[in-house]
Amino acid sequence: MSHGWGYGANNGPEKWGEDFPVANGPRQSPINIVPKEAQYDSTLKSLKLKYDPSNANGILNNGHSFQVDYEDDANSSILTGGPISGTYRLKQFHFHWGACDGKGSEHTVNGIKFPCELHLVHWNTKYPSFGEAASKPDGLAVVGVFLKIGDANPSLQKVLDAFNNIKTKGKQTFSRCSTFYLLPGCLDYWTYDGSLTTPPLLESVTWIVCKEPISVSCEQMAKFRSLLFSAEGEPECCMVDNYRPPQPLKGRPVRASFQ
Ligand SMILES: NS(=O)(=O)c1c(F)c(F)c(S(=O)(=O)CCO)c(N[C@H](c2ccccc2)[C@@H](O)c2ccccc2)c1F
Ligand SMILES: [Zn+2]
Repeated sequence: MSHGWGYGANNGPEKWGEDFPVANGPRQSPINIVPKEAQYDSTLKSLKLKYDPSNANGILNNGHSFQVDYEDDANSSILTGGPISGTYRLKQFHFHWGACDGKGSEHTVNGIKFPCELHLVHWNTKYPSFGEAASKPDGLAVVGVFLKIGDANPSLQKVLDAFNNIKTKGKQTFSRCSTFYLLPGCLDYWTYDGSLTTPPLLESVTWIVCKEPISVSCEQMAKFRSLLFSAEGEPECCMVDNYRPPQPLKGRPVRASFQ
């Protein structure tokens, strides 16, 4: 797959194993979450998320999704508590979404797909850098939040307002969006050991998937779908369906922080 991975018919998730054999590994993500089969674990702590909008670096269309990068040279935006020990720093957040409201999320719940899923990527500060942490089994922690069609989400709108400047691959713009308000009110979660859901598919992620979705309006979802996978001057290719389907659980436990 010399032309780089993507989400198309000839470079999509079914082909990633050719360049990234770990795609068929023992702890791949995403997964289908079956709440009835999750084990309530009373020793799981509540999630502690501290996000400082001042260290948001801007929004980038990276040709797969759009990501908001954070300054991670200090403990200003961090994740503690939950299933992890120590302090994990927010590195970036991004989304996955579908061509229509019936699909788009990576994790599913009882086989149900949400129209969109937010991922907040954090790295374990016991390692010297993100790059170091990304290859360790306890190196990364990604908080996943489902988006459900409902009222327009004002916090999300701040990010979407920047989209006209990042329509094509490689475009970047500045935006101070506060991540904190993108979180649901209730931080009950499921957690399991998994991987990145895009190449390099590293099996270094403690997944923390929030049970409660946040809202997104149909008009806001249309804005997500106005982005392009393609660069300026290339034939236009809408950025939609940038999600990997659920992968085999292979015996992994899925724990719940709630009963
Ligand atoms: N669902 S997921 O959380 O697994 C995921 C994605 F699905 C995803 F699309 C991205 S992405 O950066 O938007 C494009 C692919 O790199 C990243 N980005 C990663 C990343 C890059 C820079 C800084 C933080 C996170 C990913 O590109 C990565 C992680 C580890 C090592 C190399 C690359 C990611 F982590
Ligand atoms: Zn993701």
